[in-house]
Order: sequence, then C-alpha cells, then structure tokens
Amino acid sequence: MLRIAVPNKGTLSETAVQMLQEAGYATRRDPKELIVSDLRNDVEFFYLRPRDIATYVGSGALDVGVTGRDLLLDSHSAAVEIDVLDFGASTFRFAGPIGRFTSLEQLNGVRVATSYAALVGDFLAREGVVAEVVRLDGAVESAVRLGVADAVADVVETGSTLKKQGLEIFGPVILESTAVLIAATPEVEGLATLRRRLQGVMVAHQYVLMDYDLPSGLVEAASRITPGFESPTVSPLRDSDWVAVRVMVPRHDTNHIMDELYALGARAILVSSIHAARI
Ligand SMILES: Nc1ncnc2c1ncn2[C@@H]1O[C@H](COP(=O)(O)OP(=O)(O)OP(=O)(O)O)[C@@H](O)[C@H]1O
Ligand SMILES: O=P(O)(O)OC[C@H]1O[C@H](OP(=O)(O)OP(=O)(O)O)[C@H](O)[C@@H]1O
Ligand SMILES: [Mg+2]
Repeated sequence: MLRIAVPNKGTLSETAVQMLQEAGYATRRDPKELIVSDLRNDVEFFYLRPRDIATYVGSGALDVGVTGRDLLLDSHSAAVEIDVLDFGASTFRFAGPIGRFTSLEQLNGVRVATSYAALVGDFLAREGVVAEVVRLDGAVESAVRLGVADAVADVVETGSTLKKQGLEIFGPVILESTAVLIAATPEVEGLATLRRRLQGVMVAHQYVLMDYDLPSGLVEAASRITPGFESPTVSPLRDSDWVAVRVMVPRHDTNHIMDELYALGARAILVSSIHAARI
C-alpha cells in the first residue's frame, strides 16, 4: 500500500487535496481526520504539517508526499523531487526597508529574519555572505519594523505583504518554488499510477478540447495553429469539401487560437473542458 503525505493546513493544503480528489482518490471529510485509507486504490493518506512532510518522506516512514520545493530544501531531508505540480508557485527573496539594500553583499554583518533558516543559511554560505540568520515561525515581514532583524528572506507571491510593511525586494532570487511531489526513492511500487493520475489532472486543468469545421484544403495550415499532443483527429463531414477537427489546445491560449482559426476559414469552433485525462 502506497503511503502518501498530504499538507493538512496552509497555502498548499486545499489545492493538494482537491487535486487528489480529481485524481480519483478518497479525501478526508472532517478536517480533524489525520489518516484516510483508500483501499480501492491501495493507498493511505497521512495529513501532516507541510513543513514536516519532507522529514517523513525522507526518513522512509512515508513513501511520497506533496510539499513545497522551498520546504523540501529547508528540511535537509533525503527525499527527492519527483514531479512539479501546477500550483503553489512562489519565489523566495530577500527584502529590506525601501532604499536600504541594493545588493546581496550588503547583508554581511546584518541580521536576516526567516522561517526557512536552512535554505537561507545554505544560500548565504554558497554566496560567501556572513549574516546572522534570525529564525522566526511566520509573519517575518514584521521583523524589521519590530527591530529583531535588518532584512528578511521569505516567500513572495504577489509582493503585497512586503509592500504593506514598507519593504522591497533586493538581491538575487534565492529560489523559484512550486508545489512538488517528493519521494524517498522514485522506485516505490504504486508510484507510477499516482504520477500518471496527477499528470492527468494537470492536463485536464491546462488543456481544453477544441472542435472545429474546416475546408479540407486547409488541414495542414490549421494543424500548424493547433498541432495537438500527437496529431489532430480529422473526421469526414457529409459535405466532402469540409472536415471536422478535434484537438487539445492550451487553455490560456484558447481565444487567441480561435481568432487565428476563424481568420483561416474554420467555422463552428467549439471549446469544451476536459474532466480527466491519461496522456
Ligand atoms: N502566498 C503564499 N504564502 C505562503 N506560502 C506560499 C504562498 N504561495 C505558495 N506558498 C508555499 O506554501 C508552502 C508553505 O506552506 P505552510 O503551510 O508552511 O505555510 P503557509 O501556507 O504560510 O501557512 P501558515 O503560515 O498559515 O502555517 C511553501 O512551499 C510556500 O512556498
Ligand atoms: O507576496 P504575497 O502575495 O503577499 O504572499 C507572500 C506572503 O504569504 C505568506 O504569508 P502567510 O499569510 O502564510 O503568513 P506567514 O508569513 O505567517 O506564513 C508568506 O509567508 C508571505 O508572507
Ligand atoms: Mg505562511
């Protein structure tokens, strides 16, 4: 039975659970439930603090887990990243009072607050900067105002939290993070099925099905606009001068592609969602 760690709280939790549900797995009904056995799929889910997931997986106590790349690296666990998931994207950055810092070197001899002390310590050591890392649990943006640090290093998504605290980003990107699937070893039995299912969910999120009718002579030109995954499906219509085309296209590009196809001569262009996929 595959033992899977899932974030029980925090930014990653809801989307991770939803993704597993869309992949056909049993999820918890009560937020206090910590273990869910899904016998039909031969897996067991353990709802754990996001920060602890890499530790459980790296130690071999659990086989796989969903966590953030930043949390994985901060944990110094032996777990490895298996797949990138399509949520939880953020960057990890240094920030300081507006106008105070412009370069990484200026961190020499100052205090940097963070909840990711190992990640930040490793980065500073790699860059040859000697700063005092002040470890905090969260809300690190307040550390400068409250005088426990001169700068911070934290997760930045929109940047609005920093801005509200009168801070600005400086220096190099410490890390581009995202939600990831991690495992102690990629060879675990049953992992391939989980990976294929999660890939299928991501494809269903990222692609739509597009159908359109097209004068037969334009199939090559239309295929350049919508090449599809492998090749578009082209079916005959009763009017032999026309064909019907079905193809997957990236969801974010849908309207642009419809404009191009229409300009080419395609008509009756229809777009529908994909509920599930196995590519
Ligand atoms: N806007 C965001 N804020 C916080 N974490 C984010 C954000 N976007 C993505 N993440 C990711 O979520 C993970 C942190 O999850 P964690 O649950 O520890 O903290 P949290 O979401 O800030 O919750 P809390 O601090 O309330 O416990 C990291 O991998 C981080 O990169
Ligand atoms: O760039 P933004 O879109 O503003 O998002 C980034 C902020 O969101 C998270 O904070 P959270 O609310 O989880 O609080 P925490 O710092 O206590 O974890 C993170 O730690 C940053 O503070
Ligand atoms: Mg947080």
